[in-house]
Amino acid sequence: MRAACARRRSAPRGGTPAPTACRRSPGRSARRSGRRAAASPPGVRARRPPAILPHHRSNPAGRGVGSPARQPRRRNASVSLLSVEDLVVRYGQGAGAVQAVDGVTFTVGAGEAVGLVGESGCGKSSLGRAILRLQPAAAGAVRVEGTDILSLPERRLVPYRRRLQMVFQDPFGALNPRQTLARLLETPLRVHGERDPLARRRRSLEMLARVGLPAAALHRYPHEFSGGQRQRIGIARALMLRPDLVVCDEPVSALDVSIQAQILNLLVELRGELGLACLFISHDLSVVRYFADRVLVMYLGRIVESADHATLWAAPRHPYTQALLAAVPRADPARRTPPAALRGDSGTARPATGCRFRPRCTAAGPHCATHDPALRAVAPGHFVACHLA
Ligand SMILES: Nc1ncnc2c1ncn2[C@@H]1O[C@H](COP(=O)(O)OP(=O)(O)OP(=O)(O)O)[C@@H](O)[C@H]1O
Repeated sequence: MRAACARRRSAPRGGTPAPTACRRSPGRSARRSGRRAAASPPGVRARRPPAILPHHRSNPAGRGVGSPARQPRRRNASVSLLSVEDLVVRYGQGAGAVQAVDGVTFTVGAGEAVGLVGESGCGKSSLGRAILRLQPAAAGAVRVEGTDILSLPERRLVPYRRRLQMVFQDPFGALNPRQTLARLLETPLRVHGERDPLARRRRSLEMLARVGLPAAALHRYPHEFSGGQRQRIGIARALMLRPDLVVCDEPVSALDVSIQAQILNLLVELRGELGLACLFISHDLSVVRYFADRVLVMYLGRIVESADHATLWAAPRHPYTQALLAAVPRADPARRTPPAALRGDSGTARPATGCRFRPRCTAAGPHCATHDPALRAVAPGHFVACHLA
């Protein structure tokens, strides 16, 4: 690590801080080569190309939210689907306040899968929830095709609620145990204006089939299903309204490895079929690597590195990302030593000045103690918040 950081010190520093434009970048060949090298979770199939037009957008004749033939949305190609700007989420007040998200900025394009990684407590869930207005933001903006949904009154928020959905880590906690699947799946359709019960039923059967559950499941309750099946129900529910973007908050963390692979494969397939954009939150780099086109690395409430997934794995520039990658276990029979552990933990050491990763960084210098590094471009599409990068 020390040697790697010393090499970084001699790297050119230039570049302007450009925290917003974290778009998919280098060439396809780079992505392909990274993909070949990727260590997918066991049982996970190879990535498929995403961005296939969803059927409802190709048929302009239909009416109603639940109809498979809903009116297509007009998109402004120059505006990102989702644009998060200087978002701040704070818990509590005064000296005891926790700034869980501390001025985060990024974009997600239509149909793009963005991974958000970081260790426990760095603010991933708070960020995901604030984007969906499930958690109030203290400052910043969340724009959906240019409209700041944080400033909208509840009434005007309704169409955006339909377009942004969430898949939770604990599907059981997110499903009302007193409701049958029919009710769980069809209520959002009714709330969002689908008056025809037959259309609602058609859609729920269609979604059940799509996530691999039988039609008879409609009349059963969440507790009658296994963990993996419940996550399928959570996914079906999130997709009932045909959203444009789904925030998946650790959707496979609570599942055992073989079920993880099934759910990941399902998410990849659905994303490809429906052209969904995804913000995929996870602390597991191998999962994010498999799923995401672009990866944001979060540390103590800030994005500290952002790049397309091949670049991030091949040439991570932030010492935190390097440490995270070094800590990923690899199935290598020749390797006898355990993966390198990152020293300390994020909760114990948040310095008042300078770089927030400094107490855990083996290469931190005097400048790191006094100056908080901004996210800046180190290569096209690659942004790093480190003085040494
Ligand atoms: N409701 C709350 N009240 C007070 N503090 C909170 C609350 N929710 C989260 N926090 C704090 O905010 C910080 C970020 O929490 P958050 O759950 O967003 O992190 P995370 O990266 O998603 O963690 P994990 O991966 O463990 O879910 C943590 O320090 C946490 O203790």
